[in-house]
Amino acid sequence: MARTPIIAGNWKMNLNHVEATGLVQKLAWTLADKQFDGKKVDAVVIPPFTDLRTVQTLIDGDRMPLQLGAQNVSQHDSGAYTGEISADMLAKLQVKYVVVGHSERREYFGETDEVIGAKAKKVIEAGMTPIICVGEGLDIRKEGRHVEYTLAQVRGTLEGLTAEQVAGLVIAYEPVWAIGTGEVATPDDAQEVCGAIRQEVASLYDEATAESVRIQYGGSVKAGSIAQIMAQPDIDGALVGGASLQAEEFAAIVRFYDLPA
Ligand SMILES: O=C(CO)COP(=O)(O)O
Repeated sequence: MARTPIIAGNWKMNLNHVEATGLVQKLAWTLADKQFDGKKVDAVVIPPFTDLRTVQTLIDGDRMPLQLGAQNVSQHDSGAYTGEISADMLAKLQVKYVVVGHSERREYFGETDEVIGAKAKKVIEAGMTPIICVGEGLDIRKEGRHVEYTLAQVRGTLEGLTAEQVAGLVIAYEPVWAIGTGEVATPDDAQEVCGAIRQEVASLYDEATAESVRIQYGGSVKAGSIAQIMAQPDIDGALVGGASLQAEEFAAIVRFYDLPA
C-alpha cells in the first residue's frame, strides 16, 4: 500500500494562542482556495502546548483539512512531575502526532535515545503517532559517519517497539547542520540517509514494516526545495520549522505535488 505523504509544521517556541488563531485561519483559507481537502497528504500543525486547545477547537469547528501535533510529551503517565504533560492529556485534545527526540531537545534538555524511546511508547499506547527525530551534527557529517550515527539513533529509539508499532510511526531525519541555517541537504544527501533508515527497519523487523513506516526529511525546507525532496523514493514527507510560520509558504509546501520538481 502506498504511504500517505505527511507534511508537518513544527512551530517550536513561537506564537501565542492568539497569534496561532491568525496563522491557522490564514492557512486554512489558503488551502481552501487551492481545493486542498487533506485526503492526498496528511497536513499537520505542531504548535506549543499552550496553543493546542485553541487550534484544536478551530480545526474541529471549521472542519479544517489539518491535523494536530504536539512538540513533546512526558515519558511518565501522571504524578509528581512538575511542568510535564502526559500522552493522555494530549490524546484528549485530539492530538494525532507527537514529536519526540527533536535535536533541540536532545541538545538543550539532554534527552537520550532511551528517554525518546520511552516517550514514543507512551505516545503509541495513548493511540497517537510519534514522529521520532534522528540526525547528525556537522562534525559527524564532516567525518563521513552520518549514516552509522543516525542508524544508531534509530536502533536506540526503536528498541522494545514491535513491528506493528514501528509500521505505524513516522521517523524524521533532520541533519542538525541543516536546521534553521538555510543549508538544505541536497535531495541525494537526504535520500542516502532516509534510504538507509528504511533498510535498517527492514533488517531490524521485516520488509513489510520497512515499506509501511513513513520517513520525513527536515532542515530548512521551503516551497522552492520541497518538490525535489519529495521526488526521492524513501522520503514520505517533511518536518518544517521556520517556513511553517508563514501561511502561504507552508500551504505551498503541503501542496508540493503542484510544484515543479
Ligand atoms: O527543526 C526543524 C523542524 O523540526 C527544521 O527547522 P527549519 O525548517 O527552520 O530548518
